[in-house]
Amino acid sequence: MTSSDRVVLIGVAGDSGCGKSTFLRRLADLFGEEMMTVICLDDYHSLDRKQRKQVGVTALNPKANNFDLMYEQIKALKEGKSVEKPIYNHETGLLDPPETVHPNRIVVIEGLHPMYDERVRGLLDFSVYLDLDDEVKIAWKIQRDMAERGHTYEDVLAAINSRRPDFDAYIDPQKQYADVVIQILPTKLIKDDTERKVLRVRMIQRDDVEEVTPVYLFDEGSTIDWIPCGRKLTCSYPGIRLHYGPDEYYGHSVSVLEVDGQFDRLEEVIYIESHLSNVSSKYYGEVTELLLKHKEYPGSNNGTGLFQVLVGLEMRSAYERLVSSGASMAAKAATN
Ligand SMILES: Nc1ncnc2c1ncn2[C@@H]1O[C@H](COP(=O)(O)OP(=O)(O)OP(=O)(O)O)[C@@H](O)[C@H]1O
Ligand SMILES: O=C(CO)[C@H](O)[C@H](O)COP(=O)(O)O
Repeated sequence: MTSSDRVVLIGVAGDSGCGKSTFLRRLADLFGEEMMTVICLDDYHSLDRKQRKQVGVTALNPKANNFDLMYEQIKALKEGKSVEKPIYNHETGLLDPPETVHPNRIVVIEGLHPMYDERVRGLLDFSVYLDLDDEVKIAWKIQRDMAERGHTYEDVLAAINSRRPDFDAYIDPQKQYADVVIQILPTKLIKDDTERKVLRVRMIQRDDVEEVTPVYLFDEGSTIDWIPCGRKLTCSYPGIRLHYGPDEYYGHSVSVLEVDGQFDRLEEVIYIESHLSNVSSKYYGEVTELLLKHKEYPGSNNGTGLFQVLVGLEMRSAYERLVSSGASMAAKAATN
């Protein structure tokens, strides 16, 4: 990249275990690994694990994080300068020696606090908040931490409960600033579902920001309920239900698209795609193709995968717009 290239800054926020890594893998597919540098904001923990225990704060608490350094370094990267970024080591719970990070065309800051600090928030070109309902969070965390990390059910529950006050105070409020929120909830299609395998996922899209052109179903601004199951979409129990409509979210006008249920055959998502408008794809079928490319990613067969792809495409189009407006401004300046 040259010094005149525009660095586009993307924020991906959410609690640990809410699907940020999966979303980032989808973004890397769209932008290409070499175009994108991901910064995990855990690296700005100012207190290590032992110090947090001594002081009695969680990693979610602003007191355990260095927002001045975060702002300075993210600003520098956006200005095209390299930085010496600290590293938080999750294995040891200590801070490792810093590493040099060079600017890139797209810099993604992901973690607990991309939108917490007003100064950092002001640098973002596009932001998404992954909002995982508590019951689903517990189900996912239990599945991962018990299977992969040798934790017990009680460990997982205790960890979630000990984080809750700081989560509510410092992490959750950031969703009011996001351009798009992906909300992941228990299904309404099964009465008293305890498995949490079937999900109701909502994509809450700001109507009042330039970066977002909200995706809609059938008719922009109307309220629509759609059960697409039948001849063109195979649905086994409990089926699929889509909803679209205008709403208010933290005082902003938003457009909400919702998918409850899961797809039996991913290739049939093309039927849903053909009824969506304002999708920032380059060609008809790109959404379904992107889902099919990574069937193995968690959530590919439900609204989480579909909305991650739609938000990724929106980010790609925002990136292209920002870069081309930067290039035309530079060309104008050169001719003046
Ligand atoms: N859409 C999904 N559907 C079902 N399970 C999911 C989905 N997304 C993520 N998971 C589960 O949650 C776990 C955590 O996902 P992921 O690693 O993407 O989250 P994360 O926010 O990056 O977590 P961390 O910050 O702890 O690394 C996955 O291992 C998977 O078990
Ligand atoms: O919420 C988290 C972000 O991923 C971690 O819990 C936080 O970074 C602290 O890490 P560790 O538990 O490894 O000390």
